[in-house]
Amino acid sequence: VKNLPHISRRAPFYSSVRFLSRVDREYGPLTLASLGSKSKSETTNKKIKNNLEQLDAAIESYTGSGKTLAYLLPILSEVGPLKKKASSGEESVKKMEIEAVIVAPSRELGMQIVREFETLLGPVDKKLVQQLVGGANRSRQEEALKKNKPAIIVGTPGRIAEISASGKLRTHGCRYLVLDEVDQLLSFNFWEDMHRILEHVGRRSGADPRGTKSSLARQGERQTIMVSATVPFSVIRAARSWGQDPLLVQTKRVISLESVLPSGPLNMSGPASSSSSSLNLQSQAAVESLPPALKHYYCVTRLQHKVDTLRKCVHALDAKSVIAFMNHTRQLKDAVFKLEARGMKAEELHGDLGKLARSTTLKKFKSGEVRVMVTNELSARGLDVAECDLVVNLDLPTDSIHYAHRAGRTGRLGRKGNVVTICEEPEVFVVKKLQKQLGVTIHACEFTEGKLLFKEEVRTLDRMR
Ligand SMILES: Nc1ncnc2c1ncn2[C@@H]1O[C@H](COP(=O)(O)OP(=O)(O)OP(=O)(O)O)[C@@H](O)[C@H]1O
Repeated sequence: VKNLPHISRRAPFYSSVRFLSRVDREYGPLTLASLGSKSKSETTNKKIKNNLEQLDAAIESYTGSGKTLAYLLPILSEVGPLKKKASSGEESVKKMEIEAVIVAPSRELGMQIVREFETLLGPVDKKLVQQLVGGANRSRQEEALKKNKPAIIVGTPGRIAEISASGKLRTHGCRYLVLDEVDQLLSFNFWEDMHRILEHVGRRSGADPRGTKSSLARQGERQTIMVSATVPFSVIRAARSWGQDPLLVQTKRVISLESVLPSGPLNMSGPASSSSSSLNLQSQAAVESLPPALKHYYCVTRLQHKVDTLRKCVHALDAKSVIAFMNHTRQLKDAVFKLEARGMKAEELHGDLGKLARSTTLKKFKSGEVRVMVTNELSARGLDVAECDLVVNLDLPTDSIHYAHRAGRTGRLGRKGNVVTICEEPEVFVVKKLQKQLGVTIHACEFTEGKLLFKEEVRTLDRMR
């Protein structure tokens, strides 16, 4: 970290990742007890002390708190040029081709992670990382794999599984498997590809029941790290089945999954179920998933006035960089057209666009050339645009988890941010429900005379007139 000046020790999630990281060895290993866990079982503490670097973990911390670096730094400290000489003599073991596989649900997120790696590695070592994202030329990716022999690959489930199935990706000796936005990766769409990845990347650490492992055997093991701002029960269940004594690592505490969850039957034969109990636990997963500095509002309007309300909202809050979410692709174009017609620079971003259009829009948005990016769920996960100061829900998100990920595109890394949900009168009860599930206050507001006014203020104004 001393050699990485742009990395701050004060970032919200930094403190709790120390235990996973050899980079921070100087602090010494942390234990469950020192992290304030309720579970202080002697055995678990001992295990944690002894196996810091080998533990499987689900990392859950609110959006924009720095979860990417939380897994990226420890991995680089083991496989990249930051690697410290191991004192155990295991250096002599043959270097494996691919040592870390990072899976992300969208091409945009995959590329963003690659860029973070490249920034840390610098121009000389950046070939240590290769992206295997969908939408890009597959044979070129395969050639690069052969030529560059990367130590780390970052990709989307479909492309990784595809190249793996063709025999051109050898990951059996892989030591780290990271599932970023794990709850989304467990969704039905990705299940087949994820199944292949989980089967073919390294060997899961739970595979050796005897617990006595030679250094060679240990090399063949895989540490599975699952990451999301929302870790619902489906993930907890999966984590328990994939890993050995997996931990749930949160900003302020570390919990052994085994000790805090009821042991139910494991269902690894299919995708995450959506039974009613899972749904309840899903809404629990949304609590504490949002950065505390975010401000939340909702504004009631008619369907045909939504885009105009969005425009008023952008002006009232003097927002410079806005992400507006809608649920249906075909309506995005219309919203963009209306905003542009009123002189507000806007563009659409969704999966139906070609890869070039997608990256051009994103580039323009990041550079500030586009003020409002109208998009769908594609941009809700992981997208990191520091300047984004306003998120607007032009359509209601499907549930509190979706709300959390959308809202989390603003207010990143301790910055200020506003989230405004523009809805129709009959939808207000959904907003109230979201408010309860998320544990935040969503204030009723209106945009009057270029200002955001709380509903009560509007009433007072009306009475005075
Ligand atoms: N310790 C740090 N010092 C400086 N910058 C940091 C630090 N940790 C994270 N960042 C920066 O903060 C931003 C947010 O981090 P990141 O994208 O990892 O958040 P996240 O927790 O994964 O969010 P999400 O849940 O939305 O994916 C990134 O631009 C990242 O580079």
